[in-house]
Amino acid sequence: MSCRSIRQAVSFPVVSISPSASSLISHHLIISSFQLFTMENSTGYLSSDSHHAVNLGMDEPTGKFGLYLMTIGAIALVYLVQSTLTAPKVFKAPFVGFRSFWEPRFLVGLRFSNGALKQVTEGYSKFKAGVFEHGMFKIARNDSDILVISNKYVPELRSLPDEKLSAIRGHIKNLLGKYSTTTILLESDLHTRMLQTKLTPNLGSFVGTIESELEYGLEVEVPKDLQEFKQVHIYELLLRIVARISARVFIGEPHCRNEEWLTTSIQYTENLFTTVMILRRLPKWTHPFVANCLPSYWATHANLATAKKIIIPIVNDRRAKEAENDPEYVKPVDMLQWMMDAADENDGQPHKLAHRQLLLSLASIHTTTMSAAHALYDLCARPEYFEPLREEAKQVIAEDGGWQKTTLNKMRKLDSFLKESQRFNPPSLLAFNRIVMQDMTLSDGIKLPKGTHFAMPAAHILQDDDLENNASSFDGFRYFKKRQDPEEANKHQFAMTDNNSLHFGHGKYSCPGRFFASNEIKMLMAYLLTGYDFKYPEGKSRPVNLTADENLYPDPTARLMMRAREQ
Ligand code: HEM
Repeated sequence: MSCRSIRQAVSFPVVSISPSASSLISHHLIISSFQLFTMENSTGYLSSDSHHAVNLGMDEPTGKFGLYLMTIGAIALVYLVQSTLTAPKVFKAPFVGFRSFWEPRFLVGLRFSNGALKQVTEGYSKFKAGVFEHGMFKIARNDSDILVISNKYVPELRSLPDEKLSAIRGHIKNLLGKYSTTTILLESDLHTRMLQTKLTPNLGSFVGTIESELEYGLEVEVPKDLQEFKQVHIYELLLRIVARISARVFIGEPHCRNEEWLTTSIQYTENLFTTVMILRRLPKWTHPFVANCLPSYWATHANLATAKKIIIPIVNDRRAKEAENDPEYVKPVDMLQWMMDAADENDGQPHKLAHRQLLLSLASIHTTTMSAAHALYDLCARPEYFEPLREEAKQVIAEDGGWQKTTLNKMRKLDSFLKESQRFNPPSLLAFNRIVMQDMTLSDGIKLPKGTHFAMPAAHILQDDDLENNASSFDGFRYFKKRQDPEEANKHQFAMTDNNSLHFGHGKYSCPGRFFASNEIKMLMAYLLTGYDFKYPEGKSRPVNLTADENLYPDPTARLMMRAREQ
């Protein structure tokens, strides 16, 4: 038995008893032991008056000592029983990352913060080599243990409802809920529903909207004097343009041009993640104290206050106009209006709608920017892809006579490049984060207790040579080639998910904004590729990705050389 499994074997109280019942029992035990102590004391059993001492067959001092011992023993027993009965059931799996049996868990968690890749790789290779029973292993993140399970379970788990297996609680737990203002997600799935039922089915009619905001964004954000190559802070540039497009689709014109909204919607995510990443490195009991000392924590709340200041008047104004029944009034077509129309009394409160707008920004702006930045970094590292992608973009736009609903679907090479770039630079090493809400039994008989937090090693799965040919080499047209087969023509798309492609999740709770993200990134890339040349500054190459826990980021400080192309 390995050290790790020994560590596990000693920590599994699996008695099933409800916490309320067990605490009642232990409460009685504690009271009884204190009653014993006080009753005895009142009747003089432990009194210093030796005449009242009951003869227990010992000398008087020994008798007192014995009673002390019994009392302490009773209390210890009570605590033992209580902790045994109330401790949550835990699934037994070996941990990765420990250097020795004696290493404190906290240190392993700290190492995960900066070296998650090493630990997940260790787990995945041992799992593949059959070292781990069940092929499951645990990550010791400092805020929580995460059970890493195989993607072979995706088919049986992907459609389970939130009451059984909760994706949203997984997000909230990862974001340390109350310290990141995200517990509102538990109130309803309003914004997710609107993305699924309104935005995604209407994406075709948003092509023009995205195009116009993209053109405006490029005009405002891209430096003017680009006849010669000039160094640009590319991440910042992409971030501002993506924030503008998102704002246009989320809150419409003219508010999407409000500079205060743009900076708030960008900074909210940055402040929130700074807070979460600092707190996750520390034990849970420190969070309430430390959070209050973090400027980023207060900045998140300040962002929320600003969002409310901006969005509440918009909601009130729209409602007032609607109430006037003016036949001239045309309802805006954007996420805010869809949410206003579909919300119940609670969700429809203007401050809650404002809060959800920030959550939409959190889910969409940096994720989309990171994908686009990775793709540009990969392109500059492999410049041979520039021309074929440019050619494709020019050809399909010409074919369609401008940007039409169908244009984006025709950009198969670009789609393939984005998917391959994501395969190499995923947003996270672990996807399909779920919290088990009721004890469950998997199809092979493995029992996962309520409360288990599990995830799947999404990055390693897609980079596994056994699952994908030449997985370790970058092939920008890997998926384009697969789609040449008529039977595969509509598969392998960037926004599509399957049992192996989990970077947007998969199934009932997969990312509801991924089709919008895909359109946005493709249009942005097509504009950048046809309008500009890019390369690394002299002596520079692709910046190494950064990690924080399981998350991966493109280096936001990297610079690219950018030059306007002659049209
Ligand atoms: C390349 C960009 C993006 C990536 C990589 C990404 C990835 C993900 C992933 C992995 C999940 C969790 C799925 C699961 O639990 O199985 C998720 C959830 C979600 N995503 Fe995305 N996403 C992206 C863009 C967007 C955009 C543009 C939007 C909005 C328009 C969006 C809205 C959401 C929402 C609402 C959720 C559910 C969680 C929540 O309520 O906050 N995402 N996304």
